[in-house]
Amino acid sequence: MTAALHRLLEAICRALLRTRLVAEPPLPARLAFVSYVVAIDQGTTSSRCFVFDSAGAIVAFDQREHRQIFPRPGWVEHDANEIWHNVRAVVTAALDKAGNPAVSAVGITNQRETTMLWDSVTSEPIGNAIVWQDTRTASVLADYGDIDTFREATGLPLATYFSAPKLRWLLDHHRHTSVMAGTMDSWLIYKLTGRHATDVTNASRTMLMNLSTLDWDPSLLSAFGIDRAILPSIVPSSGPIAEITTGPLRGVPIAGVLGDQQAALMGQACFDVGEAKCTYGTGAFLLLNTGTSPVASRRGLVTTVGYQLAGQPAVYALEGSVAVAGALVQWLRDNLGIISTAAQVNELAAAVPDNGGCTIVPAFSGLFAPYWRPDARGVISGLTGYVTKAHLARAALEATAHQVRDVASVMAQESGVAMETLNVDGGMTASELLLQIQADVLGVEVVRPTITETTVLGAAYAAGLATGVWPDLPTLRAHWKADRRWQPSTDDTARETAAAQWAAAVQKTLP
Ligand SMILES: Nc1ncnc2c1ncn2[C@@H]1O[C@H](COP(=O)(O)OP(=O)(O)O)[C@@H](O)[C@H]1O
Ligand SMILES: O=P(O)(O)OC[C@H](O)CO
Repeated sequence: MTAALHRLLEAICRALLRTRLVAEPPLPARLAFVSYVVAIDQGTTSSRCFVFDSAGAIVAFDQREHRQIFPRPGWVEHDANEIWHNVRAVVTAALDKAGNPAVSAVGITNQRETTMLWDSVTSEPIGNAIVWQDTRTASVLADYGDIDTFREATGLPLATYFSAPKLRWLLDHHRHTSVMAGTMDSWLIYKLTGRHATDVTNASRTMLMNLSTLDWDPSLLSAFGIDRAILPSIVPSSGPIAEITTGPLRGVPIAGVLGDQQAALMGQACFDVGEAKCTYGTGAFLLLNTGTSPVASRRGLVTTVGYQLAGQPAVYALEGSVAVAGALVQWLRDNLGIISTAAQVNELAAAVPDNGGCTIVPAFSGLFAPYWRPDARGVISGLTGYVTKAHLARAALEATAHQVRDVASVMAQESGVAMETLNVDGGMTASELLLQIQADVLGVEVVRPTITETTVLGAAYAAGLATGVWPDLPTLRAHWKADRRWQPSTDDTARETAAAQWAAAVQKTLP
């Protein structure tokens, strides 16, 4: 069936439904003749829209960066209206590039924890969104308890990273009636459909949801002084959520929503217990599927919801969260000006055989897992007159690899599973030099799949599973194909020397 015929059939069906000439059939039947899925990825640095076909292949995409707003040291904000306009623009552009096919379902994935308020009457943001990297709440954390106060209920250490302290800060600084609160998924769902909803993976990052009940927890709401009425309802990651009421996707259901790191877990087809992936974007995030029971961490990892298919139990994950990965490459570009594009970091780093004795620990947001030290500040150590910008570029790539090693070794200890292969994805995996360094630092094989856009792929999978585009998880697993593998090229002695140099530099970040 041609795309034009798809569009015609869909238009007729929608017209009939709108005029109530036919009763509304269940979702899969209504959409059975359509086979394209749109996924929107609202990331930390940019918003993207991808159109996928039913083989899970990319048909078209579009992307727009938004401003990173740094009003003070440690503060990071986004303009939610700028993001909304970008999302509308990339959706229109991606659909145009794809030839405006009939779309069966929409999936949304997003930067997690970033928290905002908006006015329920005007639908306008109230102030800027506070981004996950923002550390402005560091000085008030102790008012709520110690690092483990909410760990049993939420799986999370008390840290500036998660939404609850950010939400409290917003409510204290923007006195307003008719407030709605949410993360980026909720904002987009609300703007696209008028429904106030979030999925269970995003809710699991707020520090307000109980990991066992999968609902807002009265004792957590009371601890942070949050009124449940301003929060969205929590829905499964894959299942019908609401129909879009505006723009070129009008009439299409949003049927998949996940936080971006959980979406990547799905996009990498990590559906079985013990399967893991690491996504390298602004930050880096290693997630291990632990099955239908949450596994508590005693050494600084985060317990989180991996995904939930409608009508099924939630699948949990252990996560090692690294705040700064590609963000350090952006810092070399935007703040130091030693490169003019992110990709240039690789040419520069490849010009030298090693880091010349210099180490960068980019504790821009303090240190996340496994340290959880909001008071840590970044260091460049080992500087001598010998060090050039090429050594700095190499040290920047090594910083990501060492931070991932730190969380991977804790994960191996806690899960009892020795890592044999690391599945990687995300924008920064365009750097093949990084992936070789990662294999060397970890001493294990690194594997990159053919589709590195696993975040949007996972959101598309969630939406397509809910609408009958794909019947089950094994069908999705069959789409996964390896693109390239990197083997360790250094010996244990070199690895241990590099790890010791890194550990010494990490100590210097702590006051
Ligand atoms: N060729 C490259 N080499 C190294 N880093 C890169 C390269 N291309 C992009 N990056 C980094 O990857 C990040 C973008 O990845 P992406 O997955 O789009 O991030 P996000 O989802 O966090 O917005 C940026 O921080 C950028 O600096
Ligand atoms: O936007 P990304 O890909 O850097 O992901 C950010 C994470 O969701 C933060 O938890």
